[in-house]
Amino acid sequence: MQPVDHTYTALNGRLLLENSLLNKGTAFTHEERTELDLHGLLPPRIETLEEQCHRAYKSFSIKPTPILKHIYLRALQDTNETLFYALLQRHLQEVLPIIYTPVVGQACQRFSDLYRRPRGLFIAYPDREHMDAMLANFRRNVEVIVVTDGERVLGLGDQGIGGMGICIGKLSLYSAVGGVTPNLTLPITLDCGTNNQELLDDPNYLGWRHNRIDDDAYYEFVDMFIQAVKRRWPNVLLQFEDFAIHHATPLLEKYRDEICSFNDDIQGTAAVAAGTLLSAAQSIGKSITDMRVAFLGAGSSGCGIAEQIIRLMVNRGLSDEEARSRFYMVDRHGLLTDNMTELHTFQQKLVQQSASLPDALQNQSAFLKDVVEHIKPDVIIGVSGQPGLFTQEIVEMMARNHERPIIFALSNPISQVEATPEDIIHWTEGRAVVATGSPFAPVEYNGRQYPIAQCNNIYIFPGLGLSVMASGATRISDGMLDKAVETLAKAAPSAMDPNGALLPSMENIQQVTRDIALYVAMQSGAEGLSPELSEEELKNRIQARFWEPTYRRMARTVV
Ligand SMILES: NC(=O)c1ccc[n+]([C@@H]2O[C@H](COP(=O)([O-])OP(=O)(O)OC[C@H]3O[C@@H](n4cnc5c(N)ncnc54)[C@H](O)[C@@H]3O)[C@@H](O)[C@H]2O)c1
Ligand SMILES: O=C(O)C[C@H](O)C(=O)O
Ligand SMILES: [Mn+2]
Repeated sequence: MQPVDHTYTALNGRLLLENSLLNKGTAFTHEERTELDLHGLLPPRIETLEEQCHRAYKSFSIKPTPILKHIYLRALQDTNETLFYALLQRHLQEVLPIIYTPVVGQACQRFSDLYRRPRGLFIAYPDREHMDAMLANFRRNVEVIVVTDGERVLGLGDQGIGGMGICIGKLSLYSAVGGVTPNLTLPITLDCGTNNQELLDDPNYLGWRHNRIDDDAYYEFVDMFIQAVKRRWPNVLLQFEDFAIHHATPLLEKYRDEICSFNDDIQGTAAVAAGTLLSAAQSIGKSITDMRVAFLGAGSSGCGIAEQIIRLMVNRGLSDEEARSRFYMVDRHGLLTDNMTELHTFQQKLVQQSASLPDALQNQSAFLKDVVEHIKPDVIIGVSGQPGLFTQEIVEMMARNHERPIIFALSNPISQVEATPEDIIHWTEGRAVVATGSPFAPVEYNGRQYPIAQCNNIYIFPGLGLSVMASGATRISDGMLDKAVETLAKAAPSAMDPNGALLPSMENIQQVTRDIALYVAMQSGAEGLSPELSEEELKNRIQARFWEPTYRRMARTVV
């Protein structure tokens, strides 16, 4: 009988050291080195994981710039995943902005220059006839896929195959925060070409050098991909990431009832933003059903967030119509009204009836400043991807209208934020309730420190993943997302203390993720989307499924 707490491998020698999922580097013991033909291939000193972490942390710390730190961590991930995740766990707060937002943005922009080793799958349009074979080239078991076509990467526009950086970053968090075993994750880039001329002109660009394909070809290509995924991994959880406005919602609607899938920018963002708003409402002592909400940017995220908050308002007693009347969506051409003809279908549900608007907002395009002046929204949410649009004038007006204005500047990365927290706090004399999408240091104002909540979908997607792993859910329903919202708001320090933070600290994010996984799984059970299991049973499953970066004794497979 083989001991069950061992990892068995048919690999030995150099091939074993080159497998990042199995490699332990200097932590291979003397016995393992003998059994697996490793003697001489490693320095003689045998280290513990803890010692390796210390050494790796030191190398990380002396890298002079964030992008060099990112490159170091990605190389570590490609060499020894256990060590990479052990390091992340020990220094999460410090390392998160390096492997994820904001630094991952630069990594996407420079993807081809930085490319070293293969990871995930690149599925290029010209290879579409070989879809099944390409998927078969990857590992047999996959439980979570993050897929992008790279057309709208953060607020940085079309990055072609550079979008792969985001998929890798998100999946690292599925493992570090959501306990999803790294060898069950798969980042995928659908290379549909790029319209980014700089990339097309760049001799180093590693993607398909071609303009983006037209919509007929595009939808056919994506469908070939989805059908192939269903054939190979019918129970996988598929996350759509950073698709552009014209494709994100149509793809979500087409596939959410066909495969267990969700769109992170629409639904993940909606859940975290709605949870943060509930938390802000707790802080200022006002019900969300009494609030008016204005958006800057009526795209995938903006409309997704609005629909989620509307559902919350309806769950709390407003009619759908009443709830919708409280939303003011301002896009590039102004406030969305029923007079506008060229709107996306998902925007049409969020228009204001122009006849019921104040005179000042009629017969002209109204912009955010006009909406803030004449509607006096309690909340402004920026998801435009454009920097600086929450001007001093607008923010000061918010502060005149409300004792505690709620201002969420959610565009990523830092270069695209609508206003910095520093400015918002100063312009509102410290009264604004602030959240941003990217991480910002606490702001000091009048001798007080103001911590800034990072309202980022990282609070949601790892929990959805863990939930599906533990429950076996077959779909991600609105009800499941509502549970994620409520669970997040309950976990916020502001639920206990009005002066508490709007979101749990990143140090507690693993626990929040487990809670979200639990309540989402109970909801999927109640909706018949997974077996109905007791709370106890689900907790046990979450515990059992939660992958921890530790080394197990490695031995050779006995054939
Ligand atoms: N914090 C988070 O977790 C999170 C999640 C998702 C997206 N985001 C950020 O939100 C931004 C938008 O993402 P998206 O998926 O909604 O993109 P999108 O392209 O679907 O939507 C952006 C919208 O902003 C509009 N816009 C552009 N310039 C404008 C202007 N000057 N005034 C008003 N509207 C303008 C566009 O017309 C578009 O409708 C990105 O920067 C992204 O990084 C943050
Ligand atoms: O990637 C992030 O940090 C959040 C979000 O998915 C985005 O597109 O900005
Ligand atoms: Mn995204």
